[in-house]
Amino acid sequence: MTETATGGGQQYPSRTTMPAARADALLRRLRGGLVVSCQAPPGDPLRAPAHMAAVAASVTAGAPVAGVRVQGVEDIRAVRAVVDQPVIGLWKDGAEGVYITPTARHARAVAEAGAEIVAADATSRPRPDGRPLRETIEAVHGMGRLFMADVSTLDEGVRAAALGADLVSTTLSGYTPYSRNLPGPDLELVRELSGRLDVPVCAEGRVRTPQEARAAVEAGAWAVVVGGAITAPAAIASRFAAALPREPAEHG
Ligand SMILES: CC(=O)N[C@H](C=O)[C@@H](O)[C@H](O)[C@H](O)COP(=O)(O)O
Repeated sequence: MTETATGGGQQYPSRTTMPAARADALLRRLRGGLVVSCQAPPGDPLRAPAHMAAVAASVTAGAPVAGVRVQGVEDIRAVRAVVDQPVIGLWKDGAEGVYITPTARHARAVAEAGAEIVAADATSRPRPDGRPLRETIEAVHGMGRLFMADVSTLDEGVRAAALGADLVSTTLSGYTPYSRNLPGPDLELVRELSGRLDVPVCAEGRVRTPQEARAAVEAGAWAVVVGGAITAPAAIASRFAAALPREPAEHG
């Protein structure tokens, strides 16, 4: 890619079969913007494709949102049908170890469902099928999509970019046993990654206020991904309830 979205015409080793002009336009659409992660945890009454599509449609209609991040093949299909913005898709399988789009098979299904960008765990932990991360990246690129590497440390981000990741996100900082475990976003990791890599770096994980989102961009983030602070009503209500002095009264 010449004159890339990352500026300076820097080269990076992406082998995506997405045409370069399209890849560049896609990344530019995200630049400086807010990506809203529309996900509901298992057991939550909002966990249904129609509900997530309504949440994604609501945030994109009512706010200048640059993109959405969506979990699960059915949710991706439902959201893709109602949203014009780029969709970053993933498939969470399990809840331990590598569970975000853990194999090339998961990645292909996410791409097929309509996500332009496929996000996957790019940590150095063993993957459930024992196959290398490179295989997942190649699968995504072979389907004409961009690959977002969810990492927890600087080294993992550097490795993912060298393998051809198109974006790197701080998603998993605090979620691996060896990464920093902060109450808020890992702005230091955003700073380190964006100082080191030629590909866009997204700030993701525990961004709870507009001020933190702004600080992430000032630390070098290309885009900021916010989930729970916008799309998890139970978590938002809990924060308010916890700040109030009394237990709720009994009904009746
Ligand atoms: C660790 C993990 O599985 N993160 C997931 C990745 O897709 C989502 O559960 C998060 O909601 C997302 O990263 C946004 O983060 P936050 O909800 O903190 O703004």
